[in-house]
Amino acid sequence: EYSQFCERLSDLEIGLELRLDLRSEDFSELDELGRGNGGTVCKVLHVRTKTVMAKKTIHVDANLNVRKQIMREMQFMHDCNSKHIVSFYGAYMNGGDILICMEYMDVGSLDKIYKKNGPIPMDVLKKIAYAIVDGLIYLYDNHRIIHRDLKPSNVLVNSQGQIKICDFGVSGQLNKNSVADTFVGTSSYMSPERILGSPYSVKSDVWSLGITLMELALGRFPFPPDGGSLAIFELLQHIVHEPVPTLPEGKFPANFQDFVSKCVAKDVTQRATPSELMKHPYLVSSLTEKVDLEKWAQSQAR
Ligand SMILES: CC1(C)CNC(=O)c2sc(Nc3ccc(I)cc3F)c(C(=O)N[C@@H]3CCCNC3)c2C1
Repeated sequence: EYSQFCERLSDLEIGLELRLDLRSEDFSELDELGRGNGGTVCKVLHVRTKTVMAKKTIHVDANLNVRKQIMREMQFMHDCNSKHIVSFYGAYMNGGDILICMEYMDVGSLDKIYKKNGPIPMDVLKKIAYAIVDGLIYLYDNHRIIHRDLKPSNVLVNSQGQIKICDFGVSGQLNKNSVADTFVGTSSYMSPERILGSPYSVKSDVWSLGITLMELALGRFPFPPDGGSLAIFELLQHIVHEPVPTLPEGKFPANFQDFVSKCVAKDVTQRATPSELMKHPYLVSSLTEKVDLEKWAQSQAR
């Protein structure tokens, strides 16, 4: 009886130890990975546990109470455990910043990969589509989390060939308080109804998924059709008023074309849910296709 109690206690201690209480001084900086709008990401070593991590800084203009609430909400990420979600190690506050420590994905993001090596091969892209839909279903079904910011730069790859999503909107407070950087930058993955001010729904993520897959297949952002570039305001107008983007006829497999058309349906009622997408022949066929993702990922390395 007593020995069982001691065993249980030591398990609890290990669990708590893994919920590292992170502080800036525990890290040594190895490399800067990216300076995005709204945040920077560094490759760091957590010295005590000898764990390489990616540490993201998000500047939050909010009072202490709101920042404490964000920290409480961030703790839910410890419960996000899926092979298609980047692992979360912990978060801490430093002045007006929130620092998020996560699994280091050593090959990098899909936007960097396609911009360096060209369009993603169709067999690999099918596995990527499966991973993203599986990750979205996991976040929504288990944690009621809508990603809100799905795009190629938020889908990461490591040298084991694993594909995982990150930067999902876990904190309601942070969703409200963070300067929506979606209006910054040159592309927008926002759905038409979202641009018109409707609240996010899981189907907003499906629109972003469709645009993301088209971009990875084409090797360029799919708006405007003629490949020109629009200023952000013109782009948002285009997304709302112009026909949805389409892939050039005959250049892509029919089931991929059909899958993407069910993602970028303007009418939300016509747009598929992530669970419906999982039943689409395009993703069902992904389960039986063998693709050496490890070999592909290692050939894409920085
Ligand atoms: C999505 C967000 C605006 C709202 N809610 C938010 O709660 C979050 S959370 C979160 N990050 C995050 C999420 C999960 C993991 I695992 C690792 C992460 F870094 C982020 C985050 O990074 N956002 C980036 C900031 C730079 C520009 N692109 C969006 C956010 C912010």
